[in-house]
Amino acid sequence: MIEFFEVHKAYPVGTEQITALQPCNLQIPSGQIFGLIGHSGAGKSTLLRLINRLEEPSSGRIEVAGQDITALDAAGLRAFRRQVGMIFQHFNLLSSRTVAQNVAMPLQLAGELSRAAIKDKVQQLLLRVGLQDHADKYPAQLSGGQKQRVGIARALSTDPRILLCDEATSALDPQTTGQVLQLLSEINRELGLTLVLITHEMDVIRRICDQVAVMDAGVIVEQGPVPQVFLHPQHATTRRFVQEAEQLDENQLHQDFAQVQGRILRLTFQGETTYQPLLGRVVRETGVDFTLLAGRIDRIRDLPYGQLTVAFDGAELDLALQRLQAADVHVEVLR
Ligand SMILES: Nc1ncnc2c1ncn2[C@@H]1O[C@H](COP(=O)(O)OP(=O)(O)OP(=O)(O)O)[C@@H](O)[C@H]1O
Repeated sequence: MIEFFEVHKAYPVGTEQITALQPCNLQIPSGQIFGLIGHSGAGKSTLLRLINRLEEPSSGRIEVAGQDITALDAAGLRAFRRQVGMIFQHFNLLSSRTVAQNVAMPLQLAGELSRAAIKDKVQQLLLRVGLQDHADKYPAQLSGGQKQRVGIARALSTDPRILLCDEATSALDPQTTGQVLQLLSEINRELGLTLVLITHEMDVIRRICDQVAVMDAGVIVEQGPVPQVFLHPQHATTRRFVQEAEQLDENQLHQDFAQVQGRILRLTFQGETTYQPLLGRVVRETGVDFTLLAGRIDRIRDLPYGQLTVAFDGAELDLALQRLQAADVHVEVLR
């Protein structure tokens, strides 16, 4: 568990203090993928870099696995940082070193393993990230996705318990993003690592995170399990991120509302109900008519979901809503 207790961070700029993180309490459970989303300047990087003390808090306490990391001396901090790997948007590889040499570097710095043991370990790490055939290439000879795989192998070299991912897929195209997210998801599952990742795309959160915190101007404005936050966003900032991800044009949708009669509903199906013919059954049994205004069926990590905006019309409207709710469909009345 990573825990923040009233952690506050301000940067001195000239004679002023710029607050990047308002006093913040946060719990990140072990073994989860925890996403931090927010617009530029919201304070995401600051929060992430406080976890391995690349930034020092101005006040407050941070505990990792029950240990107060804000109280560590230099030797304690060095030992702690080996438990925390980090990957970066622009990969931060050394261009003059080969793939294998980049991955070996943290192990050489730690000075605990023999040359032969380091070579073995680097081979295993390259196999894990699918780069076993690229060990002797230089970063300039690799694609963006391959460079990030080197970054991931290097971050895993000290067997960390936590992996911090700072916009790890922001420089990659959509297909490569998918492959890197898949790799991070496998690492989380197979090695049991806690991942904390920063993104400004709700789609990244939807695909791999268990929990999400939404940041705005140094404040966590909404937080919770991804299905809850993604399907029922409460804060205006969260709603904007979700609309972007769903490519929903709210203004267009409201113009569409004016064209239809009856009650307008947002129906949310989760898990098994996504694949059941519930809507058809309820419409048949109650005789209501419906018009489909918007909809999407997709997955939140492994959880299938469907969200439909529909207009229902007819005498048995209330009965239809009751039947849907009884079948575990979340019904939100929009008009
Ligand atoms: N070293 C610094 N000195 C002064 N101000 C800083 C420093 N680092 C960050 N800030 C300020 O703190 C605030 C939060 O910055 P931070 O980088 O944490 O946001 P972010 O959400 O990660 O943004 P981005 O997505 O653009 O990286 C911003 O107003 C930023 O200008």
